[in-house]
Amino acid sequence: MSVSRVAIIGLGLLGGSVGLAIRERLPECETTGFDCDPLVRERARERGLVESVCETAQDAVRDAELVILCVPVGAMAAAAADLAPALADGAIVSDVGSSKKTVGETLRAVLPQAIVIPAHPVAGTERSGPDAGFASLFHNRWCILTPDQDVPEEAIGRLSDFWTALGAKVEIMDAAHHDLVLAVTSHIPHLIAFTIVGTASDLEEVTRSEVIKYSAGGFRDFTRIAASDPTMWRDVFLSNRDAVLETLGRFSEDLTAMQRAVRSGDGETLFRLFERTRAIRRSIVEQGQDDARPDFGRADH
Ligand SMILES: NC(=O)c1ccc[n+]([C@@H]2O[C@H](COP(=O)([O-])OP(=O)(O)OC[C@H]3O[C@@H](n4cnc5c(N)ncnc54)[C@H](O)[C@@H]3O)[C@@H](O)[C@H]2O)c1
Ligand SMILES: O=C(O)C(=O)C[C@]1(C(=O)O)C=C[C@@H](O)C=C1
Repeated sequence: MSVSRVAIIGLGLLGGSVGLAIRERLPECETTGFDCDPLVRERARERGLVESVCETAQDAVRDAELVILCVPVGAMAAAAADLAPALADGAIVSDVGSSKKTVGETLRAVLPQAIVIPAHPVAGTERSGPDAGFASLFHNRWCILTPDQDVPEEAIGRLSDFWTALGAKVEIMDAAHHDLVLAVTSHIPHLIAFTIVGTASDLEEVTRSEVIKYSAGGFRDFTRIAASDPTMWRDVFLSNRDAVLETLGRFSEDLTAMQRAVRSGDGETLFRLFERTRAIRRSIVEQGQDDARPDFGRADH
């Protein structure tokens, strides 16, 4: 077995899903957990997200071989400082944060003695909290590890085996590259969804039209993404600022080109883009990368 004692800090969507996935796929592995919110701890006990929900982070990590921080990116420093005094020698400290460069720097600064291997399971939903987790969340999803050069291969192998056992496909990547790729595939799409839903809501007030009431199809898909957790996403944009701004610059240029095409009646430019994007969607579906989440993981079920 890759690891036999895992501590999960933060028992919301990601932490709960890790706990439930361990119970289902690594039943011999012992799990402890902690969340700073007492109501979350209570609900985590009721749902059995981990075997033992502790009253302090230090109690949760004392005997753990692997500690996984499942808190918002902006809370990583505080969560790591909280558990630091009780961390066992040789323990691997990892996380599930959506940005990797600043999280890695933070964890290495707060826990200089630990073996830090930042990780990002690219799997989630718009829901959050201790009721949102489910065991199959990571099945057939990528989990990207961004270890520094000096991290022992053996530790990387153990973490990699752990995520593979939970059903994920593991990839190792440079942290800065991860942040650029995820800015394009996850962070900017969320920013666009937050923005268009806000714009539609503002227009509704201005025009007294019924934009939201009659929303269906495309707009409804945007509202799902725009319902994602405000704390989590505020922290993602603050922590991945450079990559987000770089990608946003390129996106703004492309949007301006589309604006020009619409204004000038340039149907060919519009058609060419839509043809290309349809092909991209089809290839994603063919590769089995489309939405494989069970219905109970969705807010609109
Ligand atoms: N939601 C997604 O789709 C998704 C996907 C992949 C990765 N992530 C990343 O996973 C992490 C957790 O996201 P989530 O969706 O599970 O959020 P969540 O809100 O469901 O859970 C986070 C939990 O962390 C707890 N917490 C906050 N600060 C803490 C601290 N200092 N000590 C202990 N507990 C603390 C909160 O009380 C909360 O219960 C984030 O870093 C996010 O970027 C999220
Ligand atoms: O599917 C969703 O609802 C998600 O937002 C999941 C999603 C994504 O953008 O793909 C969101 C943030 C993550 O860090 C990883 C996955």
